[in-house]
Amino acid sequence: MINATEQEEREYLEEIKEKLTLAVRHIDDTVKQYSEEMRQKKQYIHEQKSGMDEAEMVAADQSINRMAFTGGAAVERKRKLIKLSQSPYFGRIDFIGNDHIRVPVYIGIYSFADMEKRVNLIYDWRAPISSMFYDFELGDAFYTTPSGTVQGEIVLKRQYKIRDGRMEFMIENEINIHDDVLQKELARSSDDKMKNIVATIQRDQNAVIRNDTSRIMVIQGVAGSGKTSIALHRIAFLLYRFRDSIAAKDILIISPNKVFADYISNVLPELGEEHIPEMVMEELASDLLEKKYKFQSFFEQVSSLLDAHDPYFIERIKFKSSFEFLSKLNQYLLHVENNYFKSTDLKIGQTVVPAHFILQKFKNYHRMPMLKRFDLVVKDIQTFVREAKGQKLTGRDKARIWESIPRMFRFNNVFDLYKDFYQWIDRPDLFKTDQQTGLEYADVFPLIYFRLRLEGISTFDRVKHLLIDEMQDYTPVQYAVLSRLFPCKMTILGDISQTVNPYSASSAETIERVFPSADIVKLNRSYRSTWEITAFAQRIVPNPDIIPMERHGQEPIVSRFSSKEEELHAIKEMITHFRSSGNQSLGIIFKTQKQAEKAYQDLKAEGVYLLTDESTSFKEGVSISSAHLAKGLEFDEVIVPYATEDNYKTDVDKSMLYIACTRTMHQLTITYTGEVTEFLLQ
Ligand SMILES: Nc1ncnc2c1ncn2[C@@H]1O[C@H](COP(=O)(O)OP(=O)(O)OP(=O)(O)O)[C@@H](O)[C@H]1O
Repeated sequence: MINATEQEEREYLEEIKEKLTLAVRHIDDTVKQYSEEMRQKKQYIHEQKSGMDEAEMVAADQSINRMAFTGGAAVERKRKLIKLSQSPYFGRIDFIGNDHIRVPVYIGIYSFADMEKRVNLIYDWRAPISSMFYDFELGDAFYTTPSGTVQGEIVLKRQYKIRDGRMEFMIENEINIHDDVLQKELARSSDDKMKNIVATIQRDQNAVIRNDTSRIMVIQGVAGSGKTSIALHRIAFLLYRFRDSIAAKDILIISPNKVFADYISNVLPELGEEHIPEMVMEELASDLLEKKYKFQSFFEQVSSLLDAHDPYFIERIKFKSSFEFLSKLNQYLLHVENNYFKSTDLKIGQTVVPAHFILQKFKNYHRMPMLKRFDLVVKDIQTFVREAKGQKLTGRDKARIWESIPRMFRFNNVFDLYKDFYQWIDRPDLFKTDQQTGLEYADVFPLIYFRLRLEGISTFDRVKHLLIDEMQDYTPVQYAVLSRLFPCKMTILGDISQTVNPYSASSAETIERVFPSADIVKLNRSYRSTWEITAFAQRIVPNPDIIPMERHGQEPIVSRFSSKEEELHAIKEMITHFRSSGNQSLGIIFKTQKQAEKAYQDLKAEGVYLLTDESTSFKEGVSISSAHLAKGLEFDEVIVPYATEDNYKTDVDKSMLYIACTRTMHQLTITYTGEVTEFLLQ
């Protein structure tokens, strides 16, 4: 079977579809048979119940469970086969290996085999042999399997676009992953959910996806470089590669907000994997503080920064985002260890427990969190007293010891110690709480860090891989907490240019200081936006490393209006125009949430949605959002209103403008009334 011509390929596609249909039918028959057997078994049990002993009941239950499980797996397999019938494969390489036999390798989202002939008809894109599709052109090639490297030659390479079972096109590939196909993919309009990119994964991206050795992988990639897509494909790859030891439920994604989580939620199921548990950072924080403290969210922190330029607030955030702060916290904990447990002689009846004995016991448990040592010290003292007296302790003696030991420690809760830390560094002004909002966001993770060190928090051992997106938004203390809580492999990704809070941003290098063994990968090719849009965004935050896609489109438009009313009116017209344009999504992105909310009232119309920090889903159509919430999302078109010098003037404002402009794939319009921001004048 060589399938040389396009005609032969089309016939072959029909053949494969037929085989898939038969396989689906076969599964249907099996499932039917299982359910019939299960029905009979259940009936039998029902009838015989009274005569069965416990062991027989358990065995019968187990056999039903097994049948249900196998039945469930069959249904899942059927779902995959039906999906495969829509688009069985997207690539092919013909490979001649050591045995000199030419093997056509068709590559698709899942594998499919002819069970009778025992041949693989479609290879999963994650199979070792499939890696050559991404890594090599025609000529010498190799792939690595767990048992070694296979050398050979690729003599043919093709790409297909098969949709709804029909071949839309086929391309003979001389060069690596033909740019035409990538261009076509990138030129299409966006969806409400992120899509898989298996057919056009690029070589450098493939290296990141298939890396199965890094314990900590940090991906620093420019806007639109595919970081999030790649991280999700990497998860799918790891689930395949380590299918015996990792399941979807063993992975945790920490995402910046629910809308983002919803936006990316489709990629893994599309790749045939189950839904992966995800969590927003604030949810994790709230759990770790056992819901005892009210605190400001990261979103609220950023909103406050945008609303008012309070230099003291900024100073607090900056300090708490520094490495110096983390090392000061550690120094303080050492100081507490050495100075805050003041033992005194303890008299129990006639027995005196010497102060130095108590202190020694406290120090002996240095591996335990300090506030957890008292119970152990108490037990040691009880033994000491019992042995000294030569008789059992009375209830009163016991109670006295239980009371006395914790009192020898200066504080008995983490919060008081955290407050005391600021006294110790002689900067009590750096700790502020608000009656209404509670703790400042910048204090949340330091407090959790104290809990971890002083009380101990059990680690998330069930998580085998942690994925952290938007890494630039987390501070060294946050990473110190995460590294202690998650002793597992991690993929950490983000872009320092897209920070929503420049006072607390972490670069790949910052993260490397917390995880010295991390492997850092940089992705500089930007896929999302047209060349014109990427060039425009570069004027706001220049990055000489960025490589824009050679995909051209309309120049971004910057429009000046004489009043806000006129500006809003023009935006309304743009919405009308969008509706007849064939594009799927339009983002109207404001600097602040307040501006977004106000404009939503003014622009309100059918199919116009407002994203808030409570939103849980991302929909097609017109979305009004703040830049902070739009981070990570993408739209066919973006409008950035109010781009005036007053509105965009600080460093935070600049980050917001950059984020807003880099959300669009095809078209960007900036509007303003009065003077344009200087960030657009460079
Ligand atoms: N190899 C590829 N083939 C097709 N599309 C790609 C490829 N790589 C990236 N893309 C597309 O580029 C866009 C940006 O990808 P993604 O959102 O993963 O990037 P990102 O680096 O996380 O972006 P940002 O940091 O700006 O939010 C998506 O539409 C994605 O499908």
